[in-house]
Amino acid sequence: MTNTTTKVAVLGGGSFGTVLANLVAGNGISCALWMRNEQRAAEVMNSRENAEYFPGFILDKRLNITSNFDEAIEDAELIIMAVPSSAYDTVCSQLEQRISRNTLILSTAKGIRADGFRLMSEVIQEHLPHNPVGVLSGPNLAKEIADNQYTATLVASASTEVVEASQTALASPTFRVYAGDDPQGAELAGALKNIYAIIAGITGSMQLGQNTVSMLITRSLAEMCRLASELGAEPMTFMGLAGVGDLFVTCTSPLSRNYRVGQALGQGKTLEQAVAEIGQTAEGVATLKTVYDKAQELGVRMPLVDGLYRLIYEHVEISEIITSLMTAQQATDVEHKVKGI
Ligand SMILES: NC(=O)C1=CN([C@@H]2O[C@H](COP(=O)(O)OP(=O)(O)OC[C@H]3O[C@@H](n4cnc5c(N)ncnc54)[C@H](OP(=O)(O)O)[C@@H]3O)[C@@H](O)[C@H]2O)C=CC1
Ligand SMILES: O=C(CO)COP(=O)(O)O
Repeated sequence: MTNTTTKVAVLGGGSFGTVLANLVAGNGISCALWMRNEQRAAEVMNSRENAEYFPGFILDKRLNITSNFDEAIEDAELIIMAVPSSAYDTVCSQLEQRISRNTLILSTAKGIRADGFRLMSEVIQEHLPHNPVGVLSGPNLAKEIADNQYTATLVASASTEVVEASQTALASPTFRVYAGDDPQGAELAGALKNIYAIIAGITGSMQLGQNTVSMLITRSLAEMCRLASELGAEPMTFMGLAGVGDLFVTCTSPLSRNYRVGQALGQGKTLEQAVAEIGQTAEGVATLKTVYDKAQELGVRMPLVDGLYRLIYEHVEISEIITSLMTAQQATDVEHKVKGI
């Protein structure tokens, strides 16, 4: 698929799937948005509005919304995965035997499967080993994309075809798609930043100063790079849209669901209450435990991850965690530095 794209399927009709599918349809490319719930798909198709996720956002009239999986993926040259990471195995297994080896797949979920620390592109390849796969990641609050705020994203893939097809399908005068060649870094960055967005939400609810916010964001970046480079990703990826770009937006905007989970925790709510209150996907909650375990296994120093883990799972007081973070023995050498930053 190049400049003559004929059909795209977007799987998952939540916040992100809805805005991405609308971008594709807005480019005059045939696009089907698959939603699992038959009644809701019919309602959205008829009303041209996904009232549960985006009340008031009128969808392009050319967008086809369906709960029929086979109809959605039929003849699609590019399939955009927009379900949460917890649903990837289920949805990818539905694609097995149904699509050709040439069908391009673009992954947009920002999570990591705990079993085997599997990135979403790895889950896709387990089910569809022959299909070219790419990863979309960047500072992409769905609501702002829907509002046509100027936005940029990164599509990283070993396949030029996937990058080109994604650019053709998604790029618009308000949505710019950059190309990247480190899908592992882009994917890790997108998943890891959700943990720090939760921490930022907690600090947001405590009305701490801008020095604190800045310290948090930059030290988060250092932690993310440390783990990612240990896992083989390219640290410089973290200097771009998928890294510092996405970290910044999710650590500063209440439009981020992960940030809002943090705000609720900071107001004294339990994790269960916080998650229930948001009612949408907040990947950082599951990613925290997965990353904590991985860091322990690899011996990677991640004090902010440790702090959030102690707060949520060991019920340590936040004041105690802050004190221990601020007074921890300081390194006098540069062993914790990551080459490139
Ligand atoms: N929203 C955003 O701003 C951005 C989100 N992302 C990432 O995109 C991914 C999806 O998030 P988002 O759209 O925001 O999440 P939402 O919670 O808004 O929506 C999730 C969607 O996935 C559907 N879904 C859940 N489980 C399944 C399943 N087993 N089979 C089929 N459909 C399923 C839900 O269906 P139902 O409505 O029936 O429950 C819903 O339509 C996440 O990994 C997120 O990190 C990335 C960038 C930006
Ligand atoms: O990833 C996002 C923006 O880039 C969306 O963040 P949340 O999943 O926290 O809403």
